[in-house]
Amino acid sequence: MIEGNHASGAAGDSLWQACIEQLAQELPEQQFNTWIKPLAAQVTGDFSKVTVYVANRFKLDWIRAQYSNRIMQMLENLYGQPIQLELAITPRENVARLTPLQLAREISAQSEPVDLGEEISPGPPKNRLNSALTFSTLVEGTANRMARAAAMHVAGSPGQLYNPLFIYGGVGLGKTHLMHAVGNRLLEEKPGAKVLYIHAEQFVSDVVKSYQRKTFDEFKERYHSLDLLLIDDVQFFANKDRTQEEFFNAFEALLAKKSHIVMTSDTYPKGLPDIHERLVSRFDSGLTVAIEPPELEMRVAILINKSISEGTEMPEEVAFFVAKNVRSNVRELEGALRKILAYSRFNQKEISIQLAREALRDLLSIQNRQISVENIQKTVADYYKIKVADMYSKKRPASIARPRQIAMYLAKELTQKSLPEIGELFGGRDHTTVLHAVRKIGGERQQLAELNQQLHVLEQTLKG
Ligand SMILES: Nc1ncnc2c1ncn2[C@@H]1O[C@H](COP(=O)(O)OP(=O)(O)OP(=O)(O)O)[C@@H](O)[C@H]1O
Repeated sequence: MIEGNHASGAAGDSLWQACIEQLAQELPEQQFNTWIKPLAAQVTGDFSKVTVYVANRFKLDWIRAQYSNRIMQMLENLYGQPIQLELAITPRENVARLTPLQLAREISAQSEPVDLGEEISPGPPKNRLNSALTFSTLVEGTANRMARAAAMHVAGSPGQLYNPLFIYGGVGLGKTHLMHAVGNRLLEEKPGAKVLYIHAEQFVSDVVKSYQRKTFDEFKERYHSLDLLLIDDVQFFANKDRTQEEFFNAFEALLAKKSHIVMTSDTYPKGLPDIHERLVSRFDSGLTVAIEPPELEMRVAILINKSISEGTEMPEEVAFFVAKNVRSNVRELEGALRKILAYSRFNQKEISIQLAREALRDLLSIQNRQISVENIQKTVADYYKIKVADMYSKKRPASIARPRQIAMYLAKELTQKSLPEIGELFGGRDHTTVLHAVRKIGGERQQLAELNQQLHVLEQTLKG
């Protein structure tokens, strides 16, 4: 069967994934999620032809008109040879049935289409766990230490402390991974436990279907009998009243019987818009922990671990180069790694910094265009080992004032911001302060080789 975002064979898979990752960088998120993410592909053994499967005729026409040239260009760039691209309709179409008003309302509030084709079968549900997402494949760092420790505790002693466990953080930081790890660990220790991982959107879809088919008893039986419910991205419950009510009921039933609930979201409970107060206070009643973006060393460790698990060792200097340039989240880091591996395989070249630079050129050039003052402040603060907060503070010791002036100079040099705008971003300073810094550092740069060298390193780091 063809599945979303997968291609046949490991090498075909890498090629297609690399292409998808590249599109994810290029396109606005909404566009990518709507049109590209659901695509599946099959690549012939000799890579001469890629068949992309699309759900229906309408989508097929749209993909052909809007994206097929770009997809083909990317595949050819990645593979280094001409590729024939074919678009086809997915053989077994998952088409939603006609929907009553209630269904339409719930769905119209969705930011992405609900997959109505998939369904939890009545009786004991499939647990939907991905067995590859375990604690042992999750790299630990300061960014996720607390969330990981809490999750391990829950997996070891469910129904006791930290119930519910609410994990929040930005996209691609490992929240879903951590939830699967809890489920997998619990099942290792108690194979008979009833565990379910579900994305909040699928829960919405289940509520809607139960409503439509009048099968609420089965719905309750399914959810209320679990030992561990892992529910991802609960921010999707926003504005869905009926779903929130059903989730509230499930929540109360599960807690009453000491079953455990683990939830994730993109923000902390009180920051969730359009979720009923009583639910928000339930979310916050156990333990709420954040996952932060991974720090440099953690990013390096993730790259090295993942490359080993892909059967190729990435030299440490290359991992540092990539980790320095791909900072936002682990998903992007994985995307960068896939591109490098695919590029090295297709071109039959060893992995080196030069190769990584070539493989990631699109991504790096996007970043070049987007150097922000915040990024400059963070990079300069890291480099001179001061706190980022010192960039905005009123402190005057030279050990702080000088890096701050350097950051102002780089902000003027590398961004389009005006002097007053830069002053504002440095704790509301006057534009004359910024001008003074720009002139001073610019002048000294001509005289002092050491400063010039430091600025050069900073510029290279910022530009990738
Ligand atoms: N610390 C880590 N060690 C190893 N892999 C990680 C780590 N954190 C995240 N990943 C990997 O990064 C990818 C994205 O992680 P995941 O899907 O769990 O993110 P998420 O926080 O749930 O994002 P979203 O909110 O977009 O769903 C996954 O492939 C996951 O395995």
